[in-house]
Amino acid sequence: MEEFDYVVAGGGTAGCVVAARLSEDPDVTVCLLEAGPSDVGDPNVLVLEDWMHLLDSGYDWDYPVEPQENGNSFLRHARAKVLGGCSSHNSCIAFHPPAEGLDAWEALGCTGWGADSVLPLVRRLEDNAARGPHHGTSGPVRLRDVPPNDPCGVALLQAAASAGLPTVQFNRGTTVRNGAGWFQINAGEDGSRMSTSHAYLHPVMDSRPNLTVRTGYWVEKLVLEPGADGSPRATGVQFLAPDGIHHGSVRARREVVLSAGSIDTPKLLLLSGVGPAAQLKEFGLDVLVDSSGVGENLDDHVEGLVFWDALQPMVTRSTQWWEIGVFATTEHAAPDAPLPDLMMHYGSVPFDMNTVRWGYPTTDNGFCLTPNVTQGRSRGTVRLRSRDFRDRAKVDPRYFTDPDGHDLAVMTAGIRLARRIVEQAEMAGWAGAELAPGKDVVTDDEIADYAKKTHNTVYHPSATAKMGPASDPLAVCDPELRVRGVQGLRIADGSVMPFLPAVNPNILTMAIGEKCADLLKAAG
Ligand SMILES: Cc1cc2nc3c(=O)[nH]c(=O)nc-3n(C[C@H](O)[C@H](O)[C@H](O)COP(=O)(O)OP(=O)(O)OC[C@H]3O[C@@H](n4cnc5c(N)ncnc54)[C@H](O)[C@@H]3O)c2cc1C
Repeated sequence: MEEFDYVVAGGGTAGCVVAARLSEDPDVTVCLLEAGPSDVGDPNVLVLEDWMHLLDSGYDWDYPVEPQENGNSFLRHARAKVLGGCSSHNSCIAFHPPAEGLDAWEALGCTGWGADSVLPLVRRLEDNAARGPHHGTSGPVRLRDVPPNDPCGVALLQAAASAGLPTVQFNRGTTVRNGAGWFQINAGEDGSRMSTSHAYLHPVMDSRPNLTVRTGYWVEKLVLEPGADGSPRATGVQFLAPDGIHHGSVRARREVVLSAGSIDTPKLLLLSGVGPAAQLKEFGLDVLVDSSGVGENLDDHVEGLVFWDALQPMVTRSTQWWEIGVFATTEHAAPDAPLPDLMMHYGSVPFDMNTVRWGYPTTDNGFCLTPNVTQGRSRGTVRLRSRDFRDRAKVDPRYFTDPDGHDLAVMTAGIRLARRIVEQAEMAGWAGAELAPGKDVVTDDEIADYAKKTHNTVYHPSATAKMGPASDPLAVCDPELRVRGVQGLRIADGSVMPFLPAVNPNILTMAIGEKCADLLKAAG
């Protein structure tokens, strides 16, 4: 059987970072296994402007959600199936994680994950066109400000300012609680996405004999064997080969890193016998580690929509069509809350995939604001559908189920705020009819009903194998990303977050990859 020092299962956002960083040492061998295809030279993936074509395409695992008690049961979670993972099919909105959120992680017992530890990793990974003490300029991932080329977007920012949300620049060292601005994106000046595969792996894949990147390899389970003290040790992974017929394994001399993302990482743990004992037994799986947090605590940014017909022609080219962000702190947040509780994206495109089925009108020439709840309190689950690795996991985000109704209240405030911005005089030349929810939806109850049936996700599922202190029974990993109860196994992806940052999490997920590589190098 082939043997490497490290085996990385899942060549996604964090997995590519881990593999690239570990293989910087020519004496260390690394094998990265990714179920999807390579993105090398593939314009479908690399041309950022076309990213929306990737939703529901062959590059997407495309997970349905379980029927939602209070939410949109038609929603589907896009998850990339391609080298680079979701960094290869997302919209490349690039946020430094807010310092206050990282410090809250540390306060929960995630030692080494405070702002002082993580923000230097962000500076290490970026080559930011903005200059200043908060920016790195020699990392692999290019970040730059979106140019203000969309006249409707320019008007929208003026309108937001009139509505009390001043124009700001993001990633400048302070957390924006109330303000709006053009995003930073992780993309080259030529419009190519700076996914982790493109930024970290492509430059070294052909020149490092110690780095083996295998695409089309679908990991079925971890290989866990009794270690020296009898407790399980991860010694490799078992996979289905690209021919879809043959099965094989690779061995890890030192450690296995699980980087399959927040849906497939808990699924692979469960299939390998690590998870809540009752669930494993239900599927006839041996219980190697009774770990009650595997697949629990699913956190996401739930997203609503206000959609207008445009009175003038909208732009026909864009960096990625969602170029502006608005942050606000609503009446539902504590007066001294360090983080905004509401964020919205401005899209210069029609976005009707959750409204048409309910009969709302649509247009080819429109724009939208999509409020999301940045610190949602509802928590969902990822569970096995069967013991067959080919069956999709059951993803149940349980949107809008928090007992105090916080998430729905913030969403309702967000829809009202979106309307208030677009009512300002600066948008008079752009805003035609409100297509969804429309002028007849007025009361809190009417807005909430609309939001529950038509909401989307910002596609940020996270925290399903969270790290935390030993005192937390749901903490699957310790703060060094080691899976409790299993030797030689770490997790590096969005599943380890204790909760989501109040911003889009892709850059933070890259930093998780950087941190995992540091921890592995230090462990030797
Ligand atoms: C449509 C979309 C738009 C988004 N836009 C943004 C944005 O603009 N900005 C932002 O900050 N965030 C954005 N996000 C979120 C962000 O991209 C993700 O949170 C982040 O990339 C997740 O990284 P990860 O390493 O946890 O998992 P992933 O990047 O999903 O990596 C997991 C990898 O593991 C592979 N894999 C899974 N199972 C197996 C298996 N059994 N065997 C082998 N390989 C396997 C997958 O194919 C994938 O490549 C977006 C997400 C989506 C889906």
